[in-house]
Amino acid sequence: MSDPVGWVVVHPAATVKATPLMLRLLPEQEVTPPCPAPPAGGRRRHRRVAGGAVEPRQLLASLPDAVRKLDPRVMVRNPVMFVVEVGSVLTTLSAVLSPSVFAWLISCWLWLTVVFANLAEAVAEGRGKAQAETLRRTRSATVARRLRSWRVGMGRDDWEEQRVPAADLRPQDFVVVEAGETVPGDGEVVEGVAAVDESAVTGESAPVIREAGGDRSGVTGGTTVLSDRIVVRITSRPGHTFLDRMIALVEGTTRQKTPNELALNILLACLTVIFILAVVSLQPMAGWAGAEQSITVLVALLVTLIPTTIGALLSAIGIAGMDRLVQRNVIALSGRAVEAAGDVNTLLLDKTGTITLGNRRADSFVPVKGVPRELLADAAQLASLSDGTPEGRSIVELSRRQGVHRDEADFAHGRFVPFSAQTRMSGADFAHDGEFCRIRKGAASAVIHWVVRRGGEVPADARWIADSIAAGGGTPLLVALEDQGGTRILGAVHLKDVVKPGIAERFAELRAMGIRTVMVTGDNPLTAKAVAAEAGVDDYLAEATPERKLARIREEQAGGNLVAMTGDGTNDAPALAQADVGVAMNTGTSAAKEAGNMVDLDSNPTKLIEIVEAGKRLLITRGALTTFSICNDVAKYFAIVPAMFGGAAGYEGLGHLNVMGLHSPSSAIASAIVFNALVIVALIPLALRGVRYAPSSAHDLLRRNLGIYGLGGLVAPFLGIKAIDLLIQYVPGM
Ligand SMILES: Nc1ncnc2c1ncn2[C@@H]1O[C@H](COP(=O)(O)OP(=O)(O)OP(=O)(O)O)[C@@H](O)[C@H]1O
Ligand SMILES: [K+]
Ligand SMILES: [Mg+2]
Repeated sequence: MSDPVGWVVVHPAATVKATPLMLRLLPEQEVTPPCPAPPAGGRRRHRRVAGGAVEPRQLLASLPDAVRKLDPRVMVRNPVMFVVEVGSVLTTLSAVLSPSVFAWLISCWLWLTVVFANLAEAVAEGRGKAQAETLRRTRSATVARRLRSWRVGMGRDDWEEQRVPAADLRPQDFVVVEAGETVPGDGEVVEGVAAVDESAVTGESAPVIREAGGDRSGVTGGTTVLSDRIVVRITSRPGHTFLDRMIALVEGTTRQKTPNELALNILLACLTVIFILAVVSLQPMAGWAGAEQSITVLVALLVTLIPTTIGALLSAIGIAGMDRLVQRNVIALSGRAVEAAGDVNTLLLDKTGTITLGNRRADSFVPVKGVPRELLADAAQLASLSDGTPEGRSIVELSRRQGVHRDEADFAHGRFVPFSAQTRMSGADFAHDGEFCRIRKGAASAVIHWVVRRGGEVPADARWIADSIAAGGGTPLLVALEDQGGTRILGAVHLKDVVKPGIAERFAELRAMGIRTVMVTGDNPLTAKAVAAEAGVDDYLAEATPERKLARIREEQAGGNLVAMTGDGTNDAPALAQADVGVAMNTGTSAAKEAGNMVDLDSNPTKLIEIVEAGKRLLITRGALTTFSICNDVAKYFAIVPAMFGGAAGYEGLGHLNVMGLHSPSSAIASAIVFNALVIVALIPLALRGVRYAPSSAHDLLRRNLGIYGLGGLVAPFLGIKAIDLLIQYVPGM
């Protein structure tokens, strides 16, 4: 056995095995960046029709669904429209009992009002249905190759393979997937590396690399393996896969009202109750004046006064908000997160895999003075033989290229020390001539601490080497050896990663939106500083363990900030769960994807720009249409009450207020009801498309909205009702 440096152990009975796959070299593998340069306008998905315009065909197609929603058990969830439905029943009964053109006209239009409201929701939901269909087909029966009693590092012949339907897979099952096969469920690659076509889920046709050990280990059921062979540990329960959740989401079946929406609903319900009381108490007064009103007139008056416009459109606005994100390839798992996104002012991002491509690879070995490069390469390789992380594999690869060849036979009676984000080190302990040897590699501060604690010394140039690698934006891993000769640092491995292209410009855009960006990384402060400068973030936090990432978010939140976090690693999961908006990269680990409340299928860290815009658009649209609705109803009161009571004895004064010169009391009331119904249909496109958001101060936005939607809401009824009245007066009996 070749032993260039004289300390290596050769023992036959290996307790730590490196599998052929783990050791397999990945010679200069072309890795498709998970995030190509994010183009300014965002990409269009082939799978999606661009949102926005509502075609009349869509309205017609959703009509049956709208009628189905008339079921009172469904309607009762929307108090305002439920009152209208009850009113429709009352006026219909009254029209049956004492028929008149007026009574039938009113009851028909009241029913139409309810149907139009349902139509808004049905159209919003209908847009997701086609997409859900495509996803369902993707999910269709796949046969899984399940491995029985399998462990990482087993030889290929040591397990039994069974073919089972994908639907039978349970968490913790292991399955093997080879080139050309469909991944049967969501999970984590535990062995191997493969190119995966995720277009079925993401709509993006460029293949992506999925590999064991690192932060790119997550795979999604329904995607296709294009090359090689991977072993996947299943993480999802049957019926709860990512595809299942996506289907439920685009269909709107799991959508829950957000707290904001609930609050608005309560406000609308209160307004409705107030108007019911007002209208009911009107009757005795009217009776006293000898102008007793029919049930039809009272119901009609009530419906024009209660906030039907926003009541009808509220749910469609919420669905459309989620849908807008789906169109941008973001799967929002909670509506609350979408709303929170509209107010986010701090964005935390992790570095590796989010700001950088995450394909951190060993570039060179830099030994300290007096240590031969081969010794460093040899030690680094031995410490990495069983290190399944991309960093570990790339070290094995680099040292092989430099002529160091160890295999499992060289590594006996040993214990592999896996990498963890807490220790920021990995390595191996093994026996050598009856004596113990340890090798560690890892973050400079962690390795130096380890060496000092074990009584070793740190050569002066070790720190210097680490710092100069870090200052250039690289990640230094110091390698230390402990044997008979003591504990000492041999040198450093220079890991290189690349900042995703185009990211600095996008961060500048975030700054313009008033959002501060903070990079949080497990890496050392010098590397963090260099990468932070290159990426153009406002602030950074280095040497962050999962706990410190979490603590940083809590601090920001305690300071009154609404925080978004984007990350991909298992070490990001706690922070993703704590953030108000937690966006997991689709390339990331399943822990990250479980923890966040959004998944970005494009794994583009600057997607937050679009997420924030979508959130703001949702909030602004809801605000604008609420303003419009309430102003509208107030105006209707002044438009029709004079016309209604102008004829009553003693109320002639009111007749003078009939400034609009409406034809007759009944045509005034009918016109108001028709107008009230048509406004809903007219606003469906706006509710779905959303009110455009242009970056500006909250004050400007408010003024603009009050100007357009408040004033518009006040004026529209006068024009609309007058126009309708001009037509309706020709209806006989008006
Ligand atoms: N396989 C490994 N063996 C030993 N040390 C490693 C290994 N991988 C990473 N390290 C060291 O541990 C540090 C922390 O890693 P961690 O994954 O927590 O953060 P990171 O990936 O550098 O940054 P981020 O949190 O932005 O993803 C790294 O900066 C590196 O110095
Ligand atoms: K109304
Ligand atoms: Mg990481």
